Amino acid sequence: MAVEVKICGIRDAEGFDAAVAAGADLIGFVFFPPSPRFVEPAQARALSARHAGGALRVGLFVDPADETLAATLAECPLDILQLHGEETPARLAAIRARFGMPVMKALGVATAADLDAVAAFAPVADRFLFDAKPPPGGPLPGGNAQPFEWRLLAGRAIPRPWLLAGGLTPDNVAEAIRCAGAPGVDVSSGVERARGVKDAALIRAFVAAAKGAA
Ligand SMILES: O=C(O)c1ccccc1NCC(=O)[C@H](O)[C@H](O)COP(=O)(O)O
Repeated sequence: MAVEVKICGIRDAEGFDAAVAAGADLIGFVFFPPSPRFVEPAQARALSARHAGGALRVGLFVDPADETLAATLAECPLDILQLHGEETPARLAAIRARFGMPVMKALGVATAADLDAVAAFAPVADRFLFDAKPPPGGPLPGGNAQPFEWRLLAGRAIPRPWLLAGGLTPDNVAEAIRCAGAPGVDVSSGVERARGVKDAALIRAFVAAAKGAA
């Protein structure tokens, strides 16, 4: 089966059009104000309207309040909520119940023990995203261009669809997919020419390398 590809942190038409044209399956909009990739919900809605149905729209949040989710969804229809903070399984269950939407839980991975969390989240998460743990004291919980040991995921039975993330680039994504046995990948920094600025050529190269990985 073809590898799923998510391009995260899209903020402008160049990045959005390039991702959809290249065949990205999911587009991530970062609704976390401290991020250089933050996008206003109205802008995300305008971008999505360029290619209706072209890719699944993922809204990325970090420990969001219900009011934030409700206000964002009122402004910008989304297909999946990505939760990239310290949300607990109970919080995921509450968000799913209130908003009736699929939820993707991001888990930081440094050692095999970090994957133990999958069991607790599996009943309430529709998808997982495995990312490197953020640098201590760093400003962002994700999007830090940090890889982790891909082989920690090799041979693991993950009971939900999942994406591998963290420091992926057009040059390393095929190897990462093979090492981890990943059914999908997610990238932000590796397709940027400057922090927060997506590059169409890098997006095309990344999607081609990921989709071509055997
Ligand atoms: O990208 C951000 O700015 C961000 C901010 C806060 C929480 C999560 C964030 N990104 C999450 C993603 O899904 C990234 O695509 C993922 O961490 C991989 O990023 P990168 O290592 O830069 O490719």
